[in-house]
Amino acid sequence: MQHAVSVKNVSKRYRKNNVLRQVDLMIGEGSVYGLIGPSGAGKTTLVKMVVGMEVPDQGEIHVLGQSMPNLSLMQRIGYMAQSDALYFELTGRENLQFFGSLYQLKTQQLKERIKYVVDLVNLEKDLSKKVSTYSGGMKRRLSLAIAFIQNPDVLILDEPTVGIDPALRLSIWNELLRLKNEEGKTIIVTTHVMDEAEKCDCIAMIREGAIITTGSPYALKKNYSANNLDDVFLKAGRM
Ligand SMILES: Nc1ncnc2c1ncn2[C@@H]1O[C@H](COP(=O)(O)OP(=O)(O)OP(=O)(O)O)[C@@H](O)[C@H]1O
Repeated sequence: MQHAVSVKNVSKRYRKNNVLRQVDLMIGEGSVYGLIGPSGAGKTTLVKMVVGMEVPDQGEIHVLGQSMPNLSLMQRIGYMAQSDALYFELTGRENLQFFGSLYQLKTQQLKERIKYVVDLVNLEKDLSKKVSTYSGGMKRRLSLAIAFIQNPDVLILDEPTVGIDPALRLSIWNELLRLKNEEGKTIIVTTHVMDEAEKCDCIAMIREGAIITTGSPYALKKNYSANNLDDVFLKAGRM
């Protein structure tokens, strides 16, 4: 399997705070990779570096064979941040048109992509409303739609389903798995939700900026003689 993302010996400090310590990750093309860890563990900092929004103090990151940060990869990486970066005075549709226009999509293509992403996050009936009138969950759904707009090869989603109801959460996960299986997309997801972590091909558990263990959910539970991933986290953290 080719590696879509490689993180080698990456460290990051903010003042005296060692936020990431010698992180190594290899993420296979066409896989769903979960980053799991408590609040403040360093997950967002790590994904921002993979996207190219932050630069490591030490180490190297490659995405699709190219060193990051790299502007020319923008088209191929979709990113959903934890905090919504939306234009509140524009409607949902205008936001999608604006972000879509940043990529080299032809008019018809953009129209088709908007239809697809709106369907994915179930926002059709609210598209003409200003984002300032959206609920928190609706903003999350619009942010998720924007991450998909240019049909990227690598999707990086920072807690994508927070504030989204269980039925839609399930259908989003089904679509993520379809994108992986049928279109070979690589998907990196940060989550606190262990049943979402179970859907990943591989997960890395992060605590205080360090990876404490990695593997498939099945292998991790087996190796740590654990009933669930919470239990794996506790056991791996003790070693
Ligand atoms: N720009 C910054 N300046 C200073 N400290 C920062 C900055 N960004 C993050 N940090 C610190 O880095 C640490 C890791 O934060 P990060 O957001 O990466 O964690 P996280 O695992 O994503 O947490 P959560 O699950 O709550 O989002 C925290 O202690 C945070 O306060």
